[in-house]
Amino acid sequence: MKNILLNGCNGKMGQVITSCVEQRSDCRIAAGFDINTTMLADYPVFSDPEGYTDDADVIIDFSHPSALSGLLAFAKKRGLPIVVATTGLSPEQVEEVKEASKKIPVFYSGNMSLGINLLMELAKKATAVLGGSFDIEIVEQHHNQKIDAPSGTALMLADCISSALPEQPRYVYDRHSQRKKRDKDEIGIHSIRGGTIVGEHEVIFAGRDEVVTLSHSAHSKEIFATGSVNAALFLIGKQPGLYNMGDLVASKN
Ligand SMILES: NC(=O)C1=CN([C@@H]2O[C@H](COP(=O)(O)OP(=O)(O)OC[C@H]3O[C@@H](n4cnc5c(N)ncnc54)[C@H](OP(=O)(O)O)[C@@H]3O)[C@@H](O)[C@H]2O)C=CC1
Ligand SMILES: O=C(O)C1=N[C@H](C(=O)O)C[C@H](O)C1
Repeated sequence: MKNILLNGCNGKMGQVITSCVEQRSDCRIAAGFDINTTMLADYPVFSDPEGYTDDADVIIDFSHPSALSGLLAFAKKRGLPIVVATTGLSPEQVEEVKEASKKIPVFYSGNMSLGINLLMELAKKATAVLGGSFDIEIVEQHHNQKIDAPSGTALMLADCISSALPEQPRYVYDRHSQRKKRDKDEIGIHSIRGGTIVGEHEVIFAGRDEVVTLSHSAHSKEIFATGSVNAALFLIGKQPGLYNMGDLVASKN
């Protein structure tokens, strides 16, 4: 039975992870932390993660970028592996994540679903074939409570497409104030926010007289919860390093 510390436990994802873990026998939420509260299953109440003294095995974080530095410092101090699923990190914060992974195992992914991992592979393949002549645009849709735009997944997709292009493209976000034609070296990235949309991602390859669209639809938040718990269990006992969904999928084959 593995003990998970959950940061962001009162949030939408925190609650879905808690229900998901309740149905498993291989792990439990030993303690949940949020900006204002500490929730503990069988443990005595502490006022903050620094006060936590028991034998945690791994941390899962679905919270807010403002939590990152403190959380990484805590994980490093305790030598605990950590799954960072929070999106909207600044480039400097992404560097912090990479730095931390030199000391502890860190699983970092803007999308914990299996399907998006496949979509990234397919987008890379399509880019290798079409990238030279087709225009590439990414469209993402999420619920009206999401605070970051574009989504972490859209940025991951853009980075993965870039890695398959001969020249580094320029990311262009929406185009509301643009007064010129599209440049060849652009990847357009567009965000839609509304209602309870869980997460939709489309990669559009538009060529002369033909369009190829690759897409993924998330129908529930459970796919991210399950992915993050599997990632957490995968991370326990690993060497320090930066891990992602590709590593998790490869470990099952
Ligand atoms: N990688 C992936 O697969 C996925 C990533 N995400 C990402 O996870 C994050 C959380 O999403 P979601 O659950 O929908 O968001 P919510 O806003 O519902 O939940 C965030 C939670 O984090 C808490 N929080 C805010 N600041 C801190 C802090 N400094 N320390 C600890 N807790 C804090 C909030 O508390 P309070 O309410 O009191 O402010 C809230 O309970 C987002 O960045 C989202 O994009 C979401 C889904 C999938
Ligand atoms: O905030 C969300 O809800 C989600 N965020 C992640 C992102 O930014 O890509 C993943 C998922 O699409 C849901």
